[in-house]
Amino acid sequence: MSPPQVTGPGGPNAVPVAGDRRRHPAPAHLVFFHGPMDCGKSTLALQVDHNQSRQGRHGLLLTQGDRSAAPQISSRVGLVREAREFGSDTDLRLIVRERWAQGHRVDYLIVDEAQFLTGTQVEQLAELVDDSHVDVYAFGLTTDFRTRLFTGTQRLLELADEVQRVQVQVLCWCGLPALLNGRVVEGSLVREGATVVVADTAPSGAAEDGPVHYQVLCRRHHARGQLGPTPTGPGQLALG
Ligand SMILES: Nc1ncnc2c1ncn2[C@@H]1O[C@H](COP(=O)(O)OP(=O)(O)O)[C@@H](O)[C@H]1O
Ligand SMILES: Cc1cn([C@H]2C[C@H](O)[C@@H](COP(=O)(O)O)O2)c(=O)[nH]c1=O
Repeated sequence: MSPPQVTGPGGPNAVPVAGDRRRHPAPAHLVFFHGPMDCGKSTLALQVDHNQSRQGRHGLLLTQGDRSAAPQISSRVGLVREAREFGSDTDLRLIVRERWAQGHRVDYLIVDEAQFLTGTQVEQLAELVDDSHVDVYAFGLTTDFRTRLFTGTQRLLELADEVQRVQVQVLCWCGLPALLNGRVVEGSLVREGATVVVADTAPSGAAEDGPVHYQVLCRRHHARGQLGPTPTGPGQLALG
């Protein structure tokens, strides 16, 4: 079955019939910002949205699995914006089509937690850029707790017009830049488990938070499983 088309006339993003503009519209872009946890990706996502909407452009905010467990993009700086939640089987082109059907423009998409996208969804985003002139700004983790690229991240690195590592450095407990995410379960770094486990970088201590959190680490301390003098436990790699 061929995928639903979002191209062609009729959508509010259709390029006006005006001389050569139909054949040579200003190109839209797929831009991917990536980094470890806590480096400011969600903050940047909301800043980009703010700056785009200030220009009178119409955006849609999309996310899945925000730490807040609510349909929103939330930054640790305190900014929060409502967002549309989607799942791994959502066709992102249909979300845009729905907005069109309601008579709204969609000039750009902000996609947070983009590491969780499927490869197909990244291809759908690329199609929205190329065929429907929707700018896409995606924000996501570079690597998972095993130091491997997430599926969505890999496809974005392959397809994006522009890729930027987020410039804000997060630091390992030793003071070196922390580019890797460690998953900590009951005080120890683990290397086995499901790829997706939504949790924060800091254990709040609340019982309902469960025993999992993440800690950003430099390469050496991730490899050694050393969590440093944190109040989170013995700082050992869990064996077996
Ligand atoms: N109280 C604070 N004052 C200033 N900056 C803060 C504060 N709390 C968090 N931040 C900044 O917010 C960043 C985390 O932003 P966030 O958008 O939540 O990250 P990400 O989405 O990458 O996990 C931290 O690296 C830090 O720079
Ligand atoms: C490393 C890693 C992270 N996650 C989850 C944990 C958080 O809920 C999000 C990342 O949030 P942030 O906005 O970048 O702080 O991803 C995961 O599911 N699996 C992992 O390996």
